[in-house]
This record gives sequence, C-alpha cells and structure tokens, in this order.
Amino acid sequence: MKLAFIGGGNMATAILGGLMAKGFRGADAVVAEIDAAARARLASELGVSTVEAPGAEMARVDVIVLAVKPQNMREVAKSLAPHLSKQLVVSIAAGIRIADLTRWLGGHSRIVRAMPNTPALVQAGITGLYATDAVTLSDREKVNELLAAIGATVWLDSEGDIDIVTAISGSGPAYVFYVMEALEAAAKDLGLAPDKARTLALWTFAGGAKLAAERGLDPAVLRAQVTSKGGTTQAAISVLDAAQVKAMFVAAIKAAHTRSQQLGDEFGKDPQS
Ligand SMILES: NC(=O)C1=CN([C@@H]2O[C@H](COP(=O)(O)OP(=O)(O)OC[C@H]3O[C@@H](n4cnc5c(N)ncnc54)[C@H](OP(=O)(O)O)[C@@H]3O)[C@@H](O)[C@H]2O)C=CC1
Ligand SMILES: O=C(O)[C@@H]1CCC=N1
Repeated sequence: MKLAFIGGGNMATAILGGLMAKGFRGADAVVAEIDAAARARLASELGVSTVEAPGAEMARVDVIVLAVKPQNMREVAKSLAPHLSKQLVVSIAAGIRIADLTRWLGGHSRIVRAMPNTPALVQAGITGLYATDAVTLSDREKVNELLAAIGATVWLDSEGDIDIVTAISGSGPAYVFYVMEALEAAAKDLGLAPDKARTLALWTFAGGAKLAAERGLDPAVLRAQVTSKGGTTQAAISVLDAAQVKAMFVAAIKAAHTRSQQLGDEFGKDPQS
C-alpha cells in the first residue's frame, strides 16, 4: 500500500512511526508538509519522501491521510482536489465533517473519518472510524488494515460519535499524562528522586491498565480491591471525592466533546466555501 500524508506533525509522525515499526517502508510514503524544518526531520527520521504541497505524486498513492489542523483543512482539501481520482481519503482532523470535506475535495466521496491517538507510535493506539455508504467494503478493509497495525480500531455507526471518540480517546492520552504529572509531582514533593518518581508513576499506569484489560473487571471493582477500610487509599479517595474530581473529569471531557462539535461548525459552516 502506498500512502500520502498531508501535514507531517505530531499525529502523522505517530502513525508513520507505528506503521514503520510494523514493517511498513518509509519509501512507500510521501508527506506533504509546509514547514521546511519538519520536512527535513521527517526525511531523516522516517526516510519518507517529502513535498511542500500536494502535487502529481498524489496520483501514485492508494490512501491519502489528511493530518493538518482543522483550521488548515479547507485550504489543504481544496489544493488536493485537482490531484484526486480514486484514492481513498482518510481525515484524522477533529470536528471536520465528511459533507464539508466532500465539497472542498470537489465532490470526492471516498472519505473515511478516523480519530486515532498518539500511542499509535508504539502500536498501542485506539482509532474510531466512520465511513459513509459511498465507501466500499474493500476501502473499509484497507483503512482498517492500516490502522489496526498501530492499535485497536472501533467502527462507529454515526458520524457524530467521532466527536465522542475525540473527547475520550483522541484527547485521552493527555488526561493520562496529566494524572501521571500529578503522581510524579507528589512523589517528588514527598522526597523521592525524580527518576524514581517517574518510574513509579509510569508503572502504576501501565500495571493498572494491564490488570483492567486482562481481568475485564469494572474499574470500580478494581479500585475497591485497592481500598482497604480505614487505609491509605481511602484517605486519598476521600480528598478526591470531596473536591468532586470525578465530576470535574466528566465536565472536562464534555468540554472536549463540545469543542469537537464547534470545530465542525466553525470551519465547515459556510456551504459556499
Ligand atoms: N495530536 C493528537 O493527539 C491528535 C490529533 N488529531 C488531529 O490530527 C490533526 C493534526 O494534528 P497534529 O499532528 O497534532 O498537528 P500538528 O500541528 O503537529 O501537525 C500538522 C502539520 O501540518 C502542517 N501544515 C499546516 N498547513 C499545511 C499545509 N497547507 N500543507 C501541508 N502541511 C501543513 C503544520 O505546519 P505548521 O505547524 O507550520 O502550521 C504541521 O506541521 C489535527 O486535525 C488534529 O485534530 C487527531 C487525533 C489525535
Ligand atoms: O487536541 C486536539 O484538538 C487533537 C484532537 C484529539 C487530540 N488532539
């Protein structure tokens, strides 16, 4: 499979890095990236070919991944339109809807929306996917094969569900790192060396996730197994509950969901654009 990425930033690097660790050849990918320093980095670190803007080379690829920020998507899609024939287009942008992409791409309808996350870099990503009826079964299989190489995939029945995936697992690694930051900060405050603080925070997350995945138990049950009556965990959870931390997390994730919907409204609202 030959791949093109438009936009060679964090997420394109994570997906390409993950694919290459699975045997995909850098020589089979071209990245259109506006920034010269980023092009140099992509070429030297991943061995991909790079161009400043999409052009004739797009005719030689099977799948084109749109990996620019939502703000840049209209301009990028319009510049890609003259180079499209039967390539499958996969957009990973938060918020931007298929109807708007189709219009900007000059009526091209072979489009899948995907919402991956950065652990793709270590093949531990999770990607939500949505395709319209215009996308064939073999296209779905092709995009699934691509993204399954860098983690799990979940197909969605409604395009609106992509906004939920964006808020949960697209942004989700940031929530994990946020709590890791707090664990590290506390360990250091209490007197542990920074390297030990990091090791404890890291393995607590890795171990917790592995236990939950392998046992398949409700997280509330797993939490109860840690929480001895009158013990240390209960002392900590009481502080979190008093500050309504769980409710705050739910509110934060709903804010991400609202922002994803707003991005679609903000950058796709003008049907003449
Ligand atoms: N980061 C994440 O965890 C996730 C991101 N996404 C989505 O992926 C998309 C990319 O995000 P991310 O990788 O973080 O963003 P980045 O800003 O890291 O990458 C986007 C890259 O595209 C470049 N670019 C801008 N305009 C053009 C253009 N006209 N042609 C070619 N390249 C261009 C940018 O250059 P410059 O910086 O100079 O503008 C930048 O290098 C977004 O739409 C985001 O919603 C989805 C899931 C997770
Ligand atoms: O923060 C963002 O908008 C992107 C989408 C999901 C993760 N990063």
